[in-house]
Parts: sequence; structure tokens; C-alpha cells
Amino acid sequence: MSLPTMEEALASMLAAVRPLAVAPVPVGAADGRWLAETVAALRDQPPFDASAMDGWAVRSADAAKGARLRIVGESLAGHAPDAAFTPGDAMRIFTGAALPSGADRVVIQEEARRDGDQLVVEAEADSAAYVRPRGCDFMAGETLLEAGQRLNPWRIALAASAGIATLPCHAAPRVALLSTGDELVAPGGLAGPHQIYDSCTPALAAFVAHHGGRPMPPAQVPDDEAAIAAAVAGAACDIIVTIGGASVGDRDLVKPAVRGLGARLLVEGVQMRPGKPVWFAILGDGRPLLGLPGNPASALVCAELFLAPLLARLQGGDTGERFATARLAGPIAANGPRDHYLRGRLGRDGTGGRVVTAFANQDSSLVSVMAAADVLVRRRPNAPAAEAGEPVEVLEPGLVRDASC
Ligand SMILES: Nc1nc2c(c(=O)[nH]1)N[C@H]1C(S)=C(S)[C@@H](COP(=O)(O)OP(=O)(O)OC[C@H]3O[C@@H](n4cnc5c(N)ncnc54)[C@H](O)[C@@H]3O)O[C@H]1N2
Ligand code: MOO
Repeated sequence: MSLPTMEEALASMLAAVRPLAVAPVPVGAADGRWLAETVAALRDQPPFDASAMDGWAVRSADAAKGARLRIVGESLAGHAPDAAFTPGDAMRIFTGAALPSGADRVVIQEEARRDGDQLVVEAEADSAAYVRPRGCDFMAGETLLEAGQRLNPWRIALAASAGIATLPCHAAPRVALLSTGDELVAPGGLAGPHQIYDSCTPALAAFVAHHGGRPMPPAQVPDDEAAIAAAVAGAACDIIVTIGGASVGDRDLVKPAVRGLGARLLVEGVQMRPGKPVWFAILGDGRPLLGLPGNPASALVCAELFLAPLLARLQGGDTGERFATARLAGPIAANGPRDHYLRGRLGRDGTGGRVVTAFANQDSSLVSVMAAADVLVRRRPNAPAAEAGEPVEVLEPGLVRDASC
């Protein structure tokens, strides 16, 4: 039986998962969350005609160069103008303050001079009036943000400027991370001569948090079917992610344990590299389970391709099409029969164009190669060898970049 493609596998996973319940999230804490409902403005912004500069509120008709205007009162941000304004008047005004009714422009203070109780206009009227009309940013009732949009600091600024204190978002998924393997020791523990440190669990906890989920305290289970079954059944979470034990070895016991719990296995292996043994199940109680292979690159590439969209789906969102194109910095060999996701690094060519270099060693155990990478280069099954300058598909994980990338 042939294995599904990455897209086929992802489609069956997403079809089996529903968004979590909706609850209000404080606007300042909503970064990275998906909006569950459309958000509309409750008032106009700005709520009055506002000055864009420090200067003098005047009537355009009075503001010719050389004009002398009578100074009446002032308008400070946060307060109403403190005097009535009539034709021939100038009122002191500051950035963000309300224009007095009757004024329609601001002469910036660099272009006017106070002479006793008069203002002398010293420059020709500017092409800009330096007035931000009421509602020029948005009007009451206007849709500010749509359901399904992902919140970021810029969108948070928009909601906050409309006075919205909480945003309706689907709950952040609680993610149980369950690593299996007698060889694993948590960082900080004492590793025996035939043991290794568990790199996948901390990496996936960070990945989950980065994608809006809440990693639960991780569990490390021995290669024992009953212990694995008990850990899966007892995990308090919205999705379970197991690490390792996905392949065909005698001690790869996670699938048998989960089957024993009455789970439906919807994906068992994908036509891809790394990550071929990745699998997915729905437990008897409806909770999804993503089974990641244990090799760190396999686990993290599969997290990028499957866990990120699953976390988005649980939050009512959609990661959409994430592949872009970049040009190869150097030649690349022909691909084998499976989709290959090569760890690589983006750079710039002499003209500033984006180029990508795939690392020579793509062994899926190599954490050092993952750490040096900032992109995955996708090679389709049986893709022919390609030369420098040819376009390739790339997926940039949503990781923080630094100057070394
Ligand atoms: N005969 C076959 N052998 C293997 C196949 C196959 O098709 N036929 N598939 C290979 C592929 S591809 C992968 S990927 C691995 C997947 O193995 P498992 O998911 O069963 O994972 P383990 O055997 O438990 O571990 C694999 C490897 O990764 C290390 N590991 C596991 N967990 C962690 C962790 N949390 N942190 C760091 N490293 C971890 C583990 O020590 C092993 O070295 O199977 C191939 N074999
Ligand atoms: O996919 Mo395994 O993931 O090739 O090492």
C-alpha cells in the first residue's frame, strides 16, 4: 500500500480536528492567537478633528503669508478647546488636540510668530492642513479585524485603539508531550554511557508555545506498552504529541499502545523524508494524537509540516500556503522517490536576491545541522538534479532570526 503524500496526510489530520471553545483574551495577551469572531469599532478614531502638529489652529481663509490673527486660548490633548473660535482667530494647539469648531488647518509653530496677543503667519499656506479628520482611521461600526485572522502587535494596536479590552479567541491548545525511549535523559539529568539527552521535548515545548499552544509538563515514558498506554490515557490536554517509537522496531510500542486504547489511526507513515514514520490517531475520547518519529530532524520537520497546522486548526486558524520560492546558491543532486525536506540556509546573492543553500549532510539525527538551518528546501519525488540559480520551493519556519541567519 502506497503512503499518502504530505498534503494528503495533512488533509486527513485537519479534517479530524475541530477548533477549541472560545473565550475572551486580554488584548495585550492576545499576540499569536486567532480571532474567533469579527471585531467592530465602538467609536470613531480619532473621535474629533485632531491636530497633527504643534502650532496654531486657524481658518484656511485667514492663513495667507503676512496675515495677523487674534490669539484666543489653547487646545491641549485630552481637553476641550478652552475658548470660542471665530473668523480671524488663531488658537494655540498641540499634536493630538481637538481643533476648535470653525478652524480647518494648523499653521506649524515654525512658520508663525507670536507678537503680543497676535499671531503673524510667516510662510505661504502648506499643501497639508495638518488636520486628522474625525474617523479618518476608522469609523464606529467599521469591521476592524475578521474572524480567523491571527493577532500580532500591529493588530493588537488596532483593537486597543478602539478601546477593546478583550478579544474572543479559541482556547490555546494544551499539548501533552510524551517522549519514549529508555535511552533518553532530560537535560540536567545524569546520562549513562549509552544514553542521550532528550532534545526533542524541550524543542517541541518551545515550538508549541511559539505556535500559540500551552505545553503541559512533559512526560518521559520507558519502552513499555502499558506505561505508554497509561501516560496517553491520563494526559490532561487537547492534543497529545508522542516522540519516538514510531517505526518498526520491536521496542517501537507507541502505536500498539494507542491501538490498545481503541484509537483510530488515520495516518501511518507519509511519503516523505525525513519523517516517513509519522502517524496520527484520534483517541476514543476524540482527542487527536500526533506521533512524531524520534530522530530530532524528523520530529522537528514533522512538527513544522503537521503540528503547526494542527495547532492553528485547534485555535480556529489556518497556516495556509507556506511554501515560497528561492533560487539555489549551488547545484543540488537529483531526489529519490519521496518528498525531501532539506535543511538549508537562506542568504543573498550579489544583487540582493534570496538564495538558498542546502546543507551537505542531511542525516536526520543531526541537531547541529538543524540549529544552523533557517529554512526547509522541498524537493518533490524524483526531482532531477538542479543547478545554481534554479528556483526551488522553500518553507521558512516561523522562528526568530538573528544576525547569523
Ligand atoms: N528497519 C527500519 N528501521 C527504521 C525505519 C524503517 O523504515 N525501517 N525508519 C527509520 C526512520 S526514517 C526513523 S525517523 C526512525 C524513527 O524511529 P522511531 O520514531 O521509532 O524513534 P526511536 O526509534 O525511538 O528513535 C529514533 C532515534 O531518535 C532518537 N530519539 C528518540 N527520541 C528522542 C528525543 N526525545 N530526543 C533526542 N533523540 C531522540 C533515538 O535515540 C534514536 O536514535 O526509525 C528509523 N528506523
Ligand atoms: O525520516 Mo527518518 O525521519 O528519515 O530519519
